[in-house]
Amino acid sequence: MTEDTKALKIEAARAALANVEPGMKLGLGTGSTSEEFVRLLATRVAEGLEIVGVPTSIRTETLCRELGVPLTTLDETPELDLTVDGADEIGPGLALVKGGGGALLREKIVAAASRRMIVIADESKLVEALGRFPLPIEVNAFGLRATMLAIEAAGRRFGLTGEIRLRMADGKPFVTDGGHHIVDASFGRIPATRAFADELNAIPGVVEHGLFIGLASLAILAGRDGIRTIDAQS
Ligand SMILES: O=C[C@H](O)[C@H](O)[C@H](O)COP(=O)(O)O
Repeated sequence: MTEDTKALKIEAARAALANVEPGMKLGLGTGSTSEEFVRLLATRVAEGLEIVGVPTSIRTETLCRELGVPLTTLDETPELDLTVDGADEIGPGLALVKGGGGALLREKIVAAASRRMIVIADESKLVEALGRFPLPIEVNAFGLRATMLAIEAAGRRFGLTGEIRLRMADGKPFVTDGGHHIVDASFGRIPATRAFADELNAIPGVVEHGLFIGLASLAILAGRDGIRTIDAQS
């Protein structure tokens, strides 16, 4: 990541912080952009802002503990006011691709439990159609090959082809916080996003996928010309 990109992520995170009010219950996303948000939030907490957060990954939880951001769990606090999270792609209607960092399952559960989700990113994440970024799909380890074949077949029914690859880390299959694996599907442009999301959900070995549809209400994008916001309704 260049210094410029990092600076843009910080600007997007700073703009999102303006939406945080005292007493809020927050969902805290995962990834390099969310990390900037957590860092800025921690500064406000140190100054006296009272909030409580639900982290979407062990990585975010660890950072929050290091920085002194008060945490709760979704079991203790099942209804949240606002989730702030990054994305790998932001498409029309604020449909997102997420999961590049492997946190998509907890991220989706937390976003769905929130009244609002604000997605923060540098402007390079904005796309005309989702699919340039390989779609992360979280799968159960049991029957992995059969699930990958079923994903491939689902893709074909939608005219989507391309490599479907098991994500690796240190020579072994990557393991999510939930104990599952991730398959990255390089389908390219995904036109019927909602229908394809339903198709993936119908595969038994698919735990969750990285298509986030109808969850984000606002995008805050930072670019060289400043901050741009996109409302899901617009
Ligand atoms: O699993 C990871 C998350 O979905 C991230 O929000 C996404 O990958 C974007 O991460 P970053 O802000 O590092 O680009």
